[in-house]
This record gives sequence, C-alpha cells and structure tokens, in this order.
Amino acid sequence: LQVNAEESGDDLANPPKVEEKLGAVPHGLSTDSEVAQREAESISRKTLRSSAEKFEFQAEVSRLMDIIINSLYSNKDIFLRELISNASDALDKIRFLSLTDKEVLGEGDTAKLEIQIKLDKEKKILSIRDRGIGMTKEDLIKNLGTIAKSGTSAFVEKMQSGGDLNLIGQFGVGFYSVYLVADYVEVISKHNDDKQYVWESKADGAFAISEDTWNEPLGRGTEIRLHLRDEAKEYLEEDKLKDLVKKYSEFINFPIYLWTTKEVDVEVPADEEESSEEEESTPEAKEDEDTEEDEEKKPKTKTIKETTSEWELLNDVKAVWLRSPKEVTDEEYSKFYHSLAKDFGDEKPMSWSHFTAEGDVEFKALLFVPPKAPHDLYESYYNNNKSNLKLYVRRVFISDEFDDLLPKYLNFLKGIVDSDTLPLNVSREMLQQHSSLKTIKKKLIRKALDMIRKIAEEDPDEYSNKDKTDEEKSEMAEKKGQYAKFWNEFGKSIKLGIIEDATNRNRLAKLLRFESTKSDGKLASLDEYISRMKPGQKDIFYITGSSKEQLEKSPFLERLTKKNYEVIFFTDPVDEYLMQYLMDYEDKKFQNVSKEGLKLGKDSNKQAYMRGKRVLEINPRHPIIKELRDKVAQDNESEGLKQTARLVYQTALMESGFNLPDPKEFASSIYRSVQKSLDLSPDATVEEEDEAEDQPDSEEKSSKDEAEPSYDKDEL
Ligand SMILES: Nc1ncnc2c1ncn2[C@@H]1O[C@H](COP(=O)(O)OP(=O)(O)OP(=O)(O)O)[C@@H](O)[C@H]1O
Repeated sequence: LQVNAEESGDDLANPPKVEEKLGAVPHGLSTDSEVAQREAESISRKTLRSSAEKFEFQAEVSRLMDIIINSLYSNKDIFLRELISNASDALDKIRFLSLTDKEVLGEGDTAKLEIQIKLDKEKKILSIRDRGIGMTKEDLIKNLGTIAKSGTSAFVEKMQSGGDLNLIGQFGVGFYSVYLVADYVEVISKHNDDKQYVWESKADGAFAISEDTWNEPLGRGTEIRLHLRDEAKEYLEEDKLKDLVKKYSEFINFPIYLWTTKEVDVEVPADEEESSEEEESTPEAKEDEDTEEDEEKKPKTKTIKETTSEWELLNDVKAVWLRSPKEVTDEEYSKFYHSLAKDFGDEKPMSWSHFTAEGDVEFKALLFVPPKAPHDLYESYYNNNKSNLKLYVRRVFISDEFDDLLPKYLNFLKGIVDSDTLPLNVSREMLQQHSSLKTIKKKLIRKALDMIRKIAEEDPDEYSNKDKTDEEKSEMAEKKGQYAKFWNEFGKSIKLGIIEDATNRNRLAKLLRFESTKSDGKLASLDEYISRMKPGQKDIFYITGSSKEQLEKSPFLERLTKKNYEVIFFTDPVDEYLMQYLMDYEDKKFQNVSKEGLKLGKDSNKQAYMRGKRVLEINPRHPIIKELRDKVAQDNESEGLKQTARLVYQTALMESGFNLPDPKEFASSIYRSVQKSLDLSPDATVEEEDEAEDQPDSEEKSSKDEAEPSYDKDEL
C-alpha cells in the first residue's frame, strides 16, 4: 500500500528548494530575483503578491469568510474532509471526460487519479493536491470568490442564528472552511485549457491571482496550500491527519496518500575495522569457523536508525454499494451516508435500502432517507428535475445531477446507483436518453416506497403495529416515533407524490398521515380511519382549512361529529390540491364535508356534474377548451383524439371539484359536443379509448346517479 516518493516522481514528495528554483525557473518566465521576492512575500504572509491581479470577494462570500475566520467553532477538523471532497469531485470530473476522450488524462503521473496530502512542519504548511480537472483562471475567479452560490446567503443566515458549521458542505461553500485553520491560503491550479495560476487570500475581503511562474508545474489538477495558524498546529501531525481521513473520508473513491516520515531500523554493513579483522584471520581458523554451526555466526552487519519518507495509503477504496449487504454494518452504512450526503450532523439516516436489480437492466443501488430535510428541498421544486442520486456506470462516476432518475417528489432521498447496463463511452446527454433509465427509475421508486413503508411498519407508535406483541414492540423501541419524524420532515413530498405519480398513488396514499376528529392529537393513516368507520359508512370525510382550531369550530364538522363520524383535518395549503387527485382509497370515496353536495349523495353528484359541464361548455376561452380545439383541428387521427380525451377527462375532474360520479363518461359527452361544434367525423369519438368503452350517454348517467345515491339521506 505504500508508494515510494522517488518512484512516484511527485513534486510534493520533493519540494524544490529556493536555491534550486533560482537556478532553473520551471516556466522560464520570471527572473531569479522575482521568484525570490515572491517566495519571500508568500512566506511572510503580510501582503498578497504585489504583482498579482487583485479581486474583491462578492459581499456574501466576504461575510461568510468573516464568520468562519472569527469562528470559535471547536470542530475545526471539518476543513480536511471538505478539501478531500472537492478533490474527489475534481477527479470524478476528469475521469468522466476521459471516457469519451482518453487524451484529457495526460501521461505519466498526471494521469494518476489520486489525492496527496503533505506537511511542511517548518513552514507550517499543509498541502492537499489532486490530479483532477483543475481550474482555469476564470474558474478560480468565479468559483473561489466572485459568484455567490444560492447556498451562501442561506448558510450565512444559518450561522447568524447559531447554526452548525459542520453542515457547511451541504450549502456548497465547503472550500471556505479552510479559514478555520489557516490565515493565508494558496490555491495552485492547472486546467488542461489554461496556464497554471495561483489564487491567494488572507480572508480580508480580497483575493489575488497570478500566473504561476515559480512553483513546479502540476501537470493538471489543484494543490491547496494552507498556511496554518499557530493554534492549528495539530494538523501538522501525521497521526492526526490519518485519524481524520479515516473518520471522514473513508469512502472517497480515489486513493488518498499521506507523505509520512518515520525512523526505521536498517541493517548496514558492519564498519571496516570489524571486516578487516575477519579478513586477517588465518585460513585454518577460517575453515574452523565455517564448520561451526550456522546460528552461531555473527552477522557482518549492524542496525542503525534512518529517517525515510514514503506515501502511505490512508483509505480502502472498495465501494460500499458493491459489497454484499450482509457484510456491511449499520455503522458503515451510516458513515457512508454522512460522506455521500455531506451531512455531518450527529444523526443517523432514518433508513436505507441496499439492493441489486437483475434482469434486462442490471444495477446496484443504495438509497437513504436522511435524518432531516435539506434547507432548500422545495426551492424551485417545479424547475428542478435533478435527483440527489449519484449515478455511476460500472463504478465510474457519471453525474450527481442526472435528470429524472427519480421523480421530483423523491428528491429528498440520497444515494447512489451503479449500472452495468448503461454504456460508458457516451456523452451525458446521450446517456440521459437511454432506454434503460425508465426501468431503473421504476425500480428505484418501488424500492424507495417500500423503504418508507418499512419506517412506518417498524415504528411501535404506528397503527400498523397494534397487533404486535409487547416483546416485538420493545425490540422496535429504537424506531419509536420514527415515522412521525419522517412525516414531519418529508410529509409534503409524499403529498406531492400523490398529486404527481398516478401509478403509485395508492402506495403513496398508504403513507399519508393526518390528524382527525378521532386521532387524539396524534397522526393517523387512512387504513386507521377505515378501521374506525361506522357500519354502513361508505365514504371518507375530510375538511380543509388553515388550522385545526379553526376547523373544529366549523358547523359542517359538527353535523358529522354529532353522528360520530370521523373527519380528517387537512390544514396544509397543499392539501386542497392533493384532494383533487386523491379521489378514493380502498374503494372509499373522499367527501369534503363543507361542500353542499354532502346533504344528499345523489344531488351532490348531479350538481358537480352540471357544474363541470357548465364550465367547459360555457367558457370557450377556458385554456383547456382552447387547447382541445387546437389539437382536434390539427389532428383528428386517433392519437390526437386520445390525448384530447385524456385532457378533457382531467379537466372535467378538476372543474367539477372532483366529485363527478363518472368522469370518463362526462369527458366523453363533453368531447362529443366539442367535436360536433368543430364538425368532425362522428366516428372519431372518445370511445376509441379503451377506458371509455361502453359508457352510457350523459342523460342515462344522470338518471343512474339519481338511482344510486352515495348516502343514506336519513343518516346525514
Ligand atoms: N480541488 C478542486 N479542483 C477543482 N475545482 C475545485 C476544487 N476545489 C474547489 N473547486 C471549485 O470551487 C467550487 C467551490 O467549492 P466549494 O467547496 O466551496 O463548493 P462545492 O464543492 O461546490 O460544494 P461542497 O462544499 O458541497 O463540496 C467548486 O464547486 C469547484 O468548482
């Protein structure tokens, strides 16, 4: 596991001395005196290099740096994992580019995808170097100072209200944590498309950039040099760094080496006097000696202490997800989650699912439910298709921003997917179109929903556990309250799922929790509601409003509670919308108790029907009607008509307050009337849709409604 510095030929291994540099300036651009001056300037740390181009940090970044440099935060260790994580990201990027263009890797040492850490005790410098993608001059200016990311102000706000600095990585500003331990930082970087540059800053509002004409050429990649503060001397200890890498960066997928120096015993030839004495012995005496037993022979060597240096590998790069789940301990899963999610809080993930999918599309996946929702979970929800899963193809990292690997509502999950089926040597765009992705997505959703269901099943507080014995419950004590916690953090995502994912609507509805008139201040599920339904009760009753307190005063509610019906309180703004999609559950329809229709089932249905019909027929400018007309006018072939029928169906549902007795039939009748008005062929009707077959016409349906009231009039 150890690499000799001489063999590796690394310049970190043999830092050039100033005298050497003066003799042969690597890039040949500076005079000797300039080099000496810059070297002196950088070491004195009084000012940034005088000849450098100066920049001001963007205001938010500057505030962030102030907070960090003045922080009394005790866990300063975190800077190392942030730098290693950045180095690993940079290596992932160049490896990805090399899939389609091998040349980008370069040759010799430059092509080695690894991370190196080196200490200079004398100058108090800690250096971390990667052979990743590197940064151009423009990248350095943008990434390290002038463009504030969305997370910058969020993090500053968090810090000002006493937040935890440990979470810095989640806000995308991890680099700046270097100022917890250093008062002066240099970033030396070389991108394939640019010259080598040095970025430097003392976190005093400004940074400087110079073309690097004095350091050794990096080939490609980035070296971060931290000039440590006096109180951060501990980071010059090899053992400290070994511990930190073990603790925080164990799961980095590239080798991390530390340049270690140690004293070792070495055998050297015994000195000349002793050997010459031996040479002088007589031939007879020599013969006698030879015939004596071997073990009595004294070695002609001696042991001395010598200082040697070598690269020591600190991590084991075997990917957790490729191991068998039986072999991975809970602690390892937990640590892997922290490193993957850059979530270094104290809490374990709520749950995980580690599985292999086999068949036409093969992949391994490891999904986690985080302990907490990230600060920006629902920010720009509708414009963001990017999942939080890292996609690998045969162990090569492809992207952590892959579109549509999971549906949006599951974007709170973290994890990795490693596929054997996807091709390696194609662009990200082509990969994005690959047919296997649909299957992967489908399987991931299933597994994710199963994992969430299990959180509930294993929670002794959950209704589903009522039939468990006390012993089983005590075994599950650790999971007590987990589902309520899940619901608190991610309940909204489940509701969005019900709205967006028709295929899994029922599965998601099982995960729904709410308070009700009978839930006793706790959360209840729909299954629990059904189990408490009164004999003869056909529907699930709910009421929507801004708070439970307000709803409890509602006269609509009173009418039902008097008769001992349970009513669900939906108080989240998204609930009203949710109930437009969740029309039934286990064959029970949902009824809003504050809608007029509740008086009589038959009236309710008929009224809703008429209301929807009126909206669609009377308002020709309704956007859906307009779209419908355009579609039908453009294309009266069956595909266009099917789409149109679907549109009408959805609109009908929406416009009628989702109380339609039979929306398909309703859609059908509206559709026919639109067709008529456009004078299209009577053959091309919605009946072409499988689902719409054998529907009676609307008149018949209305009379059927009357014959089948949903409620017993007397009961209500
Ligand atoms: N070693 C590196 N090689 C190449 N680019 C780097 C390196 N370190 C930092 N960068 C660039 O600087 C940017 C800012 O880094 P920073 O650590 O603040 O945020 P981040 O890496 O995007 O997010 P996080 O802190 O969550 O890792 C990165 O996005 C990357 O573009």
